[in-house]
Amino acid sequence: MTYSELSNLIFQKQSYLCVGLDTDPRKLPHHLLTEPDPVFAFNKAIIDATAEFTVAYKPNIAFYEAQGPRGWESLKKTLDYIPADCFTIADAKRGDIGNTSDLYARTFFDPAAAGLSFDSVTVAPYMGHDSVLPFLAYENKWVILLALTSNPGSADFQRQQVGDQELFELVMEAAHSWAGADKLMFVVGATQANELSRIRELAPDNFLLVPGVGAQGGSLEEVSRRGLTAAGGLLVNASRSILYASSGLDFADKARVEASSLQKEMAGYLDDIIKN
Ligand SMILES: O=C(O)c1cc(=O)[nH]c(=O)n1[C@@H]1O[C@H](COP(=O)(O)O)[C@@H](O)[C@H]1O
Repeated sequence: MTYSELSNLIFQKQSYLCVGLDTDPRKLPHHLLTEPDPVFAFNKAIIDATAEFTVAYKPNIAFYEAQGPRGWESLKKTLDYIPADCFTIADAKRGDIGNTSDLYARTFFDPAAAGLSFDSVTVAPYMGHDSVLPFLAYENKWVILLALTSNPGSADFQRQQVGDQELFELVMEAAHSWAGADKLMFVVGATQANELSRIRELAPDNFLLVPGVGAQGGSLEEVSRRGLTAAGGLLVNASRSILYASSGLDFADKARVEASSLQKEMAGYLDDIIKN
């Protein structure tokens, strides 16, 4: 999916919601446990319930890898089931020496390798340019680089002063020489909304993947007011608050209500962008 396709999708669907498919087998509703593939059955129901309100899906790979070969099978079926008009993110947070990154990139981008063809993958930047470039070698694929993450530990390194900048700012500045906004997004936690105006100065055109609304307490309003651009420019992720809105027979209905309520709020902020 290209930059303008993603931007158009956001204004068409009036949504920049990304649903995080962090599907924990221990949290599945009991009635799904007799399904041949309970994780896929759950994801399928969640996708059916939320696709109308959603522009992106982000399976967090940890939840699938932890299940061994069964997990990879559930992941592949889930990816194949995501509607073609939704952007897909492999939240894998990879990055290693060049030849190893090359294989990670093949895993998530080249269907001839592991049967997966995501639109994008999350990448950790701390091994530097040669650890990121192999992911950028694929046409029509995106790198989503960790910049300022949502967790308390983000202060340990990302907020440290390096010369006259904080480390995450250095990362963002360097990354601009690796790829343009047509292939490169940054992760900024919703819990870091105070920093979003500064981040927008560093990355005026890049899409930002913003996780941390819902269970982590980030404010959709603050993120939207500071992060939205004329192209949309945001993908705001919610995982647990949607997936586990109910643990009963009505889990998909409750997920739909959560996704719909986030989308309605987003439509209001997008409207303000169009009017201004
Ligand atoms: O890269 C991410 O998606 C990510 C970055 C970050 O800074 N914080 C963060 O929570 N995430 C991911 O976003 C999801 C958040 O899930 P919830 O807190 O349940 O909405 C998880 O899959 C996290 O791994």
